[in-house]
Amino acid sequence: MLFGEELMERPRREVAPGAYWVPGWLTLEQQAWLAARFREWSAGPVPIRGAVVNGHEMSVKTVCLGWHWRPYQYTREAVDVNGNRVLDFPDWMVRLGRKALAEVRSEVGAEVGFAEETEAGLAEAEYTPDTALVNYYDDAARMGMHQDRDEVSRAPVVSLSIGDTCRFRFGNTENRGQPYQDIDLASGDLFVFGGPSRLAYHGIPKVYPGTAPRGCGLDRGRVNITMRVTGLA
Ligand SMILES: O=C(O)CCC(=O)C(=O)O
Ligand SMILES: [Fe+2]
Repeated sequence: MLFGEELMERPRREVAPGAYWVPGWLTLEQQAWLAARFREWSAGPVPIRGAVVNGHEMSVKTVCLGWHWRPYQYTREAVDVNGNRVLDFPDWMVRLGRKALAEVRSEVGAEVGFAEETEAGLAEAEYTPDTALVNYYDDAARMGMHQDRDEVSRAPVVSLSIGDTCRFRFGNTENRGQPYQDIDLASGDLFVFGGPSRLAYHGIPKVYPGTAPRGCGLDRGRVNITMRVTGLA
C-alpha cells in the first residue's frame, strides 16, 4: 500500500474535545527502536506480566516504567510481582511525550485556535510524564472499557502503538456504554487524551492479527505505550 494513500484515508483528527489521533506519527525506524526497548523492559527487573483484576489475570501483559501499576494503585516496587523496583522513567521518553503534545498543539490545535496550550490542558514544555504502562497484546488479548483514573494528576495521557492494528473504543466520561467511537490504531499512531476527555472510558475490543507492517520491529502482536503523570511523589 502506498504510504501517502494510507494517510489520506486516515487523516489526523480531534476525536473528542481534548482527544487527538495522529496516524503514522512514528517512523518505522522509531517503531523498531521502541520495540527493541520493549523487549529489554520485559526482561526485568520486573518481568512483564498480566495484572490480576478481581482474581482474573488480564489477557494484556504489562510492564511499567517509573511507577508500577497494579489494580488500582501505583507503587515504586512491584509488590504483586517480585517486589523489585521498576526501571526509571527514561528522560528520552519525557522528551517524546512533550513532542507528542507539541504535535497536537501545532497541527490539530492550530486549526481550532489554540495558542499556548493544547485543549488537552497543558503547555507541552511543562508536561513531565513519570510513568508508562507498556502493554503487549497477543492475537486474543482484549482490554475492557475503563478510565485511567489512578493518577492524581489530570495531565494528558500520551499513547503510542506498535505492531498489529487494533480496534480502539473511545467513549464518554459517564459510563462504559454509548456514545463511543471505534477507531483503528495502527503501528506508529499517536493518540493523546486530556482536558475534557481525560477521564473518558476506553478499551481495546479487538486486535487484527498479522497486520503489523514489515520493519516495525514486531512480527506478532501489538505493543502500546501510555505515558502519564501520576502526580505522586
Ligand atoms: O492499548 C491501548 O491502546 C490502550 C491501553 C490502555 O488503555 C491502558 O493501558 O490503560
Ligand atoms: Fe487506559
